[in-house]
Amino acid sequence: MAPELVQAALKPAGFTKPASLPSWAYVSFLAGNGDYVKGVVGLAKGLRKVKTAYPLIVAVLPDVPEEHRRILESQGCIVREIEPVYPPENQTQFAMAYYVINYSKLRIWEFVEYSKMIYLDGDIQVYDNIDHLFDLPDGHFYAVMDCFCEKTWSHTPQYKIGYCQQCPDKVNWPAEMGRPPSLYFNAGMFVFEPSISTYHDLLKTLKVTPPTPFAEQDFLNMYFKDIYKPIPLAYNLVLAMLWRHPENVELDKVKVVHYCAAGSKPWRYTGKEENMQREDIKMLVEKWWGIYNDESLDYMKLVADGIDAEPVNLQSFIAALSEAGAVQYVTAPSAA
Ligand SMILES: O=c1ccn([C@@H]2O[C@H](COP(=O)(O)OP(=O)(O)O)[C@@H](O)[C@H]2O)c(=O)[nH]1
Ligand SMILES: OC[C@H]1O[C@H](O[C@@H]2[C@@H](O)[C@H](O)[C@@H](O)[C@H](O)[C@@H]2O)[C@H](O)[C@@H](O)[C@H]1O
Ligand SMILES: [Mn+2]
Repeated sequence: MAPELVQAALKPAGFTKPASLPSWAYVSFLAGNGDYVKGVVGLAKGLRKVKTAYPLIVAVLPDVPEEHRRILESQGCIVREIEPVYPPENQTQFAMAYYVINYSKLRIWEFVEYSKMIYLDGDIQVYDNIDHLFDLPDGHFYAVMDCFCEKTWSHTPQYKIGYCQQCPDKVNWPAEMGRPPSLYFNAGMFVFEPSISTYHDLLKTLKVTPPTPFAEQDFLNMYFKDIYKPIPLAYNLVLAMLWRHPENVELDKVKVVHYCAAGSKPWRYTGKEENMQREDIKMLVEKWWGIYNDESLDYMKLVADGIDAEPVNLQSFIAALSEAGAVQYVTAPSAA
């Protein structure tokens, strides 16, 4: 790549923005060497399309291959390796066997160089700018309420009596069953404040907490119960809401879509599973692919064209440049 392009590359948004930008960032999580990396690439491009002012950090487990890390860096992500977190030995049947690895999400509380972060699963896409969520008052845990109506909840008392927090008046919670469940959030998207003391307390508490079917989602709901504040469904549309509670969904107002329903991961979509032939599902999967395949949103292309792209970690960007066969960048001695 011509030197002037490298110079252009050195001035991506992350380096031209005023130092006054608060230390906020988006963070996602990637495990394994499978196809979830496509989800995180899609997320990075979606955040760029909505012109977020903040970087996307990706917490990767050691089993994420170098090639996938380079792909993420070439999309402007800041890749940070984390160690896995496992729950105490248990006989629990997780709702999905792979959920056991999701406890590793807890490592993001250690990212204290950021005062506030928005966590997004790799199977989430952001279709409207949500940077304003960083302005929510400190001291709370913000997330969207989940739904208890899918079979994945068949182990719970609320499922057995047909109770869901999305329609609390439909089936009254019987007095003999004690108090109804506390408000419960989906852990695919949340606004939180990294903190070393919280991080250590989370890990300490986990050691003495018997695992449950929804793994770290159950654990986070228990841990943050007293400071949890629901935010509107527009910020994390759990797809099952479309057929379980359509009366609660205004699709044209949805800003964030969470492709968590069985068969809805866009990069694996076959349309064969239940509900996957719905017109709204097909539209949302197509919308996801439109961003994933949009080359104008590719970070390296934007930089090569000298276009102001989202903030980036210089070192990882230079690594990506050299990977791409660009000129060998020699670190200039610091001016200081
Ligand atoms: O093989 C996997 C499984 C999960 N994940 C990460 O863990 C998150 C939670 O898993 P998933 O979204 O599949 O759970 P769901 O929201 O569908 O219950 C994913 O979004 C990814 O960020 C991953 O990277 N690789
Ligand atoms: O490890 C537990 C996971 O639990 C949650 O997914 C579930 C939950 O949303 C259920 O309500 C749905 O029925 C189900 O389809 C969906 O997979 C989070 O999205 C994910 O990030 C992760 O925490
Ligand atoms: Mn998910």
